[in-house]
Amino acid sequence: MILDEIIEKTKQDLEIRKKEISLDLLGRTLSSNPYTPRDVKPYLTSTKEEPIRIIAEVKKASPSKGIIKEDFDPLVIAQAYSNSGANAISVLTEPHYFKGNLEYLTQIRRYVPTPLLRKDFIVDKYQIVEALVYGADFILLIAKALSSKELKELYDYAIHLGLEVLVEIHDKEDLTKAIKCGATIIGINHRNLDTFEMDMSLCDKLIPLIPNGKIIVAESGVSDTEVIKRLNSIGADAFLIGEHFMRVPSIEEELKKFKNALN
Ligand SMILES: O=C(O)c1ccccc1NCC(=O)[C@H](O)[C@H](O)COP(=O)(O)O
Repeated sequence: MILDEIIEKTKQDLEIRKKEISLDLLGRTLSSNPYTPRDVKPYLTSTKEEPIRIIAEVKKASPSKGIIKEDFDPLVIAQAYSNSGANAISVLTEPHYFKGNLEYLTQIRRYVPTPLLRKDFIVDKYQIVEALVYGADFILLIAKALSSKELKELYDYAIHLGLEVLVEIHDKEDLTKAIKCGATIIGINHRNLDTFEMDMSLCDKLIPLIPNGKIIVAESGVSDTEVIKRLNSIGADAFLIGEHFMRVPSIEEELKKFKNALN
């Protein structure tokens, strides 16, 4: 089970980082933290004027595909996203399976004005403080990776620190957990995190069950305007897209095309 494997490795890494800097010490650095998290909800909410919202992902590798982008420069990619109208940027920080790095967040935050998501396998408050220290505006919590109690605790902690949370779901059970914890931004991930199989009809099944007023993000496997149009018409506000942008000849052209899918 790849999800269990990633979580296990994440926990091992965390023990090492906590020995270097304790949660208390890390928390104390927050008083001099230069980054104030921005409210991402207006960026991700579909409106009449700007119906399609894009969270564009900085993604070098993945467990399902291995290395996706050889000539990978996170800052250059983030600048291209920002210049072409991305509403938020997802920065993968998991180092082993996605070849991500927490430092990418700071690097990008310094030069790029677009709000940033720390995309990782968050199982501990320590990672939430890290997200803040390194410059994220919101974090991902994966319902499938957490018990209801853990999800609620981590969700409340992030909100308490001023970070928004994208709660990722894969089925009805996850949705129940997301609603219970009070999630306002719900991501439906088409990719099964264990088998890597894509179910592009997952939004059709889950969106009707989501209470009104939530921001809905369609995640993974999105690579054409027809899918974007269809999912937007059934209620998706935003689209989290990684691999496709990493493989196209021009990020700028492709992102603008997606943003204008309804024109
Ligand atoms: O991308 C993977 O292979 C993967 C495998 C196991 C757990 C998570 C995985 N991806 C994380 C993501 O959710 C995606 O990076 C994100 O939704 C963008 O997806 P895509 O546009 O398909 O790159």
